Amino acid sequence: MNPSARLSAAIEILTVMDEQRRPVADVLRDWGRSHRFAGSKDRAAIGDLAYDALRVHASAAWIMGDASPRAVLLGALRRIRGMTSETIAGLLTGQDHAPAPLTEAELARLDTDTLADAPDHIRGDIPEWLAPSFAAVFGQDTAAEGEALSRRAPVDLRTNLLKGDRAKAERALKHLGPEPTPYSPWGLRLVHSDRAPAMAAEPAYAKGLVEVQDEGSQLAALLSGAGPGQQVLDLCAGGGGKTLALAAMMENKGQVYAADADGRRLTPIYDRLARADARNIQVRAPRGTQDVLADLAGRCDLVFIDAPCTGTGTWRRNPDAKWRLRPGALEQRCKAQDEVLAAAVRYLKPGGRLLYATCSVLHEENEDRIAALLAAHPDLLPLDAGVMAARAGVPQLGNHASKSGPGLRLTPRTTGTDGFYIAALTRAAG
Ligand SMILES: C[S@@+](CC[C@H](N)C(=O)[O-])C[C@H]1O[C@@H](n2cnc3c(N)ncnc32)[C@H](O)[C@@H]1O
Repeated sequence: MNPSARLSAAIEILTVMDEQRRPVADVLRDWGRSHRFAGSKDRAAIGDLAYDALRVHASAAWIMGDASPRAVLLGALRRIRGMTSETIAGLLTGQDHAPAPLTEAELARLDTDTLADAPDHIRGDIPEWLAPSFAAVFGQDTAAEGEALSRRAPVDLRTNLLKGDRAKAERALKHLGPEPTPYSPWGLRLVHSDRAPAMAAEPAYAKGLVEVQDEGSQLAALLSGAGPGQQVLDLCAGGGGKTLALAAMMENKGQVYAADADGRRLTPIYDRLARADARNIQVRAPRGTQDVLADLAGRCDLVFIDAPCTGTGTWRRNPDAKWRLRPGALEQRCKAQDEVLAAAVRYLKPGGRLLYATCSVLHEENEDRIAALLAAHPDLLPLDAGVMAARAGVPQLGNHASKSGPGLRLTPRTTGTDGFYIAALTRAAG
């Protein structure tokens, strides 16, 4: 397929998505199945176009004065890919499966390309209902923060120290041009201009020397202060991304208990821990009504909570999610966060640490939840963000301390990571 035909296919996919209100990934999969002539490169390129359109849906529609799939895609070519109106016009020939030629009005809109009068949520491609929440966190930087969340993310890798150091991983992946990440001592970043490399095919990945993990996730583990010999409960372990980082920090000494309310989410963990050579992880999957964590009450040095959240910090990787998110989901997540925090306290030993992390940037899911927990538990004390960062060997992260409570906030704009909130609390020694 030529670039023009790919553009037509992307317009078709966004049209189906709008009409059927389905996630883009589902529509792309079905499109691939019903267009067998399209090769993997075609499908990947069409997917990139559709995702780019979703990244900047609101601002692209604004500059085009039209929110139709065609208009949004044209606006995205301008805004994300920096194409001139001339280049875009060259794609829209109206022949051989190419979209119909640009109208005079479209041409004029592409040439003007202005967001000068647009409100912050349009300039930042933030859903309108979330604009007040973003403004509460970011104030005059709201549009810039939203814009950074709309751009493509690099691929970040975490070196698994159980298998080798970062220099070894860097050598093994030299052909991909890895750069050390700015904060995480284990991180390597692959800045890809086109398609992300297929990591599963890399021997360094297959042998467990590296894991794919955003630097923000790595920092959540690093800031927990996990160390050799500790008893650590990873209460929302899911697929085990943070569990593996914690096990490596502990040099396979002590114990990590990996739990999750949804046993199915834990399934990938078994293969991953074998590949990583992590030997101090016990998976505690739910078993009906049985309390599988009862023996850990009052015993843990660290309870790590990678809480369920709206994922507003991961919009770079999942641009469809931001437009699908509904106010009810935010309320549900806040409730789930309160529940998991309340449950976590029981496992802390006196002097133990609770680490709370979300990949959301909103106060509602972060500072507000910690404030509610502290109000209910006078025996919990917040750890100063600067102290937390300095103790973890990343004092520069202290600059990102929250201005509205304990903890710190990472964002693509300020730290080049996914958006994260990370806070630590200590249980009084008793
Ligand atoms: C952000 S995900 C975890 C991701 C995982 N830690 C990782 O690094 O790959 C949040 C997880 O919390 C789990 N969860 C939700 N409510 C919970 C609860 N009350 N107790 C324990 N786990 C819960 C969800 O099933 C989900 O797997």
